[in-house]
Amino acid sequence: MRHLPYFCRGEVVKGFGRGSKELGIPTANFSEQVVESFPSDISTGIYYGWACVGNGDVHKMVLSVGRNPFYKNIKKSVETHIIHAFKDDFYGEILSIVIIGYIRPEKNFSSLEALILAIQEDIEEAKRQLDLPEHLKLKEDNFFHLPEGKTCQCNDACSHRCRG
Ligand SMILES: Cc1cc2nc3c(=O)[nH]c(=O)nc-3n(C[C@H](O)[C@H](O)[C@H](O)COP(=O)(O)O)c2cc1C
Ligand SMILES: Nc1ncnc2c1ncn2[C@@H]1O[C@H](COP(=O)(O)OP(=O)(O)O)[C@@H](O)[C@H]1O
Ligand SMILES: [Mg+2]
Repeated sequence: MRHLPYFCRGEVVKGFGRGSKELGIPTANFSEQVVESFPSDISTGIYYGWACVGNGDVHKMVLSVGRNPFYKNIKKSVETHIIHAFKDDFYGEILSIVIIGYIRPEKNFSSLEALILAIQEDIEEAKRQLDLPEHLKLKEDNFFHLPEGKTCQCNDACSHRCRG
């Protein structure tokens, strides 16, 4: 697997609308462009890291990469659940994330309740991991602090790989 951390940003688009309605756990889905440019050596599965909407605050997050075997999606998705209560939706905004660590592979479940429980456990694991000093320091990374109007401050040798 690619050496983590992996920095990534892109537009938030509509998914199937199941996250909030069926699971009570909204996920901000990345555009197809971001999903297609995602490195193949970041395997499908569940990850934790930090996330920021636009120029907002940086919050803990959990990330799902894959085809959601419980729902048998045809297309791969990359979805971020930000561990924070937002007042409004933020479709169309730029989401910036850093993926830090792997939690588990994607699984099928015998019930919706079992899937929800597994995601809640992922959230607890992410919260614990992200409190560790070596993970906390990535919250302060320059990647999350962009000058007004800019979407990336990196140069061509971008260590964040913003240019793919
Ligand atoms: C932390 C986390 C773990 C997840 N684990 C699984 C999983 O093991 N199996 C699965 O089918 N879907 C998993 N999902 C994906 C959900 O099924 C998906 O987010 C949900 O269907 C919402 O999709 P939508 O954005 O298209 O509405 C996970 C999502 C998150 C945020
Ligand atoms: N804490 C949060 N984490 C992720 N998305 C959130 C959060 N709070 C609100 N949202 C909004 O909810 C949307 C995701 O809800 P979801 O039901 O998964 O819909 P979709 O299937 O369109 O992705 C996000 O695109 C975002 O606008
Ligand atoms: Mg979603």
